[in-house]
Amino acid sequence: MQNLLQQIHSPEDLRDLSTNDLPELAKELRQFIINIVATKEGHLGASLGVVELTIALHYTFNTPNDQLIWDVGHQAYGHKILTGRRDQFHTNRQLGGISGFPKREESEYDSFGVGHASTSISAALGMAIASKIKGDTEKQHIAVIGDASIAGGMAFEGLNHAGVTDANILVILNDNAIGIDPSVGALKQYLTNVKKGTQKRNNIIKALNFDYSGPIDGHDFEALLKELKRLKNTKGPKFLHVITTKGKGLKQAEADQVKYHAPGKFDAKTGDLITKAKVKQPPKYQDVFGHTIVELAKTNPKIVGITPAMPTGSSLKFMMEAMPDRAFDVGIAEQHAVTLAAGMATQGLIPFCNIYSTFLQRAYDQIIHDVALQKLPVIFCLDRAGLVGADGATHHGVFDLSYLRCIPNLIIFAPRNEIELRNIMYTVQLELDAPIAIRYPRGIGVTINWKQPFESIEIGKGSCLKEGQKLAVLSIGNMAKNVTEAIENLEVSHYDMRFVKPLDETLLYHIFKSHHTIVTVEDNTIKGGFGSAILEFAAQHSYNNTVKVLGIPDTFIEHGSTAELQQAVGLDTNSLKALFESLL
Ligand SMILES: Cc1ncc(C[n+]2csc(CCOP(=O)(O)OP(=O)(O)O)c2C)c(N)n1
Ligand SMILES: CC(=O)[C@@H](O)[C@H](O)COP(=O)(O)O
Ligand SMILES: [Mg+2]
Repeated sequence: MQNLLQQIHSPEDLRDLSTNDLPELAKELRQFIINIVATKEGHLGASLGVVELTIALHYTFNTPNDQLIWDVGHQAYGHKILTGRRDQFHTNRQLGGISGFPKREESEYDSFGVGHASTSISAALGMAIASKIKGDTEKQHIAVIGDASIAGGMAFEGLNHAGVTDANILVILNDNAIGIDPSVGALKQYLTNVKKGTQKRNNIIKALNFDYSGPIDGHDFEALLKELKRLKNTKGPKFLHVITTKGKGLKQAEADQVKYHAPGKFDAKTGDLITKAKVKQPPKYQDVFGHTIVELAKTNPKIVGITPAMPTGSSLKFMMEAMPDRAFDVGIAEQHAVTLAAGMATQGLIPFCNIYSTFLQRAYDQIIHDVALQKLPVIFCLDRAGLVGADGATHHGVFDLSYLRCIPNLIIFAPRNEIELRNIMYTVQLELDAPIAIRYPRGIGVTINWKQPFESIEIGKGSCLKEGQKLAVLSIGNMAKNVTEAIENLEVSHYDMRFVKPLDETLLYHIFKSHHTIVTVEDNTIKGGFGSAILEFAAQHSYNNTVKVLGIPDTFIEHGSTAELQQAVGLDTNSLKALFESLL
């Protein structure tokens, strides 16, 4: 029976509880999270790990006046439930429901919108400096950041700045020794030594002028409340090191922390994963990348693989297992990943730098200044391009074609299926004199028998999938699937342009001469993307065919299943079919 949790409508109710009630509340909150995530899916382990910390923070601090910022925000389910969203929590990450991440417009308790890592310290410091300027000396600003996220460059930049201010900022390091995959790097080793007590004297956080305390047990209310109370009454930059267990309270989630980061559906009672019936399905694009790079690297010793903290998500883990000396997880460090690849390329290595489309946004200048300007043949594999579904606005990879297309020297390719992904990977490791971005979507593709013998792809060459009349549909990447289905019974031409840059101009001359109307289809923002490239081509060559550009509208797309979101923006098969019919 859930009793205490039902009484909490806001942190004010929580603050009315006696400290003796808090362990029972933690138990109920944990079970509530488990029950809902078991059926609705989402991030599990991180929120389970900070249940006590979440309660202790809202209990001690005067939220929402005191500003609480969760780094990444995938651990904030408890925070959402305690701050008035308990009854909406079953809609978490669903279309029209609450977001899986803190979001300012959703609640006054969500002080800062998040989803990408390593932002919390800078944001909290900004708020703390603002409070100071406004003369509010009592207000507290708290950043809760994980051990993997604190290794991100911006977190260091924030610490470096905070240490020379007298701003009221409290950084809480939630150290569970794991990100999505095990944390990496020298900082991780340092934190392990701190926990073992072998690094007492050379504390790097103290050296940066923080009031450092810890490490303390993040599941022990007594220790948490005592220390948070002290810190609440301490001015200036403070740093509390808290040790927690990711997945705490669910046996399987503690035992397999990687799988239970976001486990999909599971049995809330036993914790066992609910596995789908084994029907043969096409592979996930990420696995095609992961297996193909291993296959290629076996014969090409120059190939190296790089991932910033996503070995499982990108499937680079296969290469890390098979060739640990040639595959690198560099932690949450997208900027470093890109320039590391650039450095390797200068020395004749062939770096495959695999980054989710949305996270590559973090390394924009590195792509321009360190890679493209020097025309270094780095192979960017952009996973999770297009609409990604339930992670929503922070994670959709819908800007890459636009932000990459304007960069000189960069080739941009989008495979329409797994075989094309394999073949382009094969092609570019044979010979490449410029950087290339290969963007592909989240999830499964379309080809069951994907492991076909390699074939080279001619750079800049599109292909005709169907010849029709009057109307030509030009798709890029996996949008070919919906288009193919939509035109099944229509006399419409379909071209898979494959390359957004360079465009296949020979093919375009033919298309513009032989069709009256051209429709472009992409799962990228309409502004500046593939369709814009076709419009530029038309203008440059004074074609006055009707050109209609379909893609993501100029607004942030929220969460929902990918199918629902495609429908919402008119990119699903039925919407496309209706549109094509109206143009015939
Ligand atoms: C810039 C960026 N890169 C990568 C990710 C993907 N990502 C989400 S959570 C996570 C691991 C976070 O680990 P940690 O900070 O230790 O928090 P924990 O999950 O352990 O609570 C990663 C790599 C991201 N959200 N943002
Ligand atoms: C919070 C975060 O950024 C990741 O956990 C992300 O949700 C992973 O996305 P995939 O599920 O597509 O790997
Ligand atoms: Mg962690």
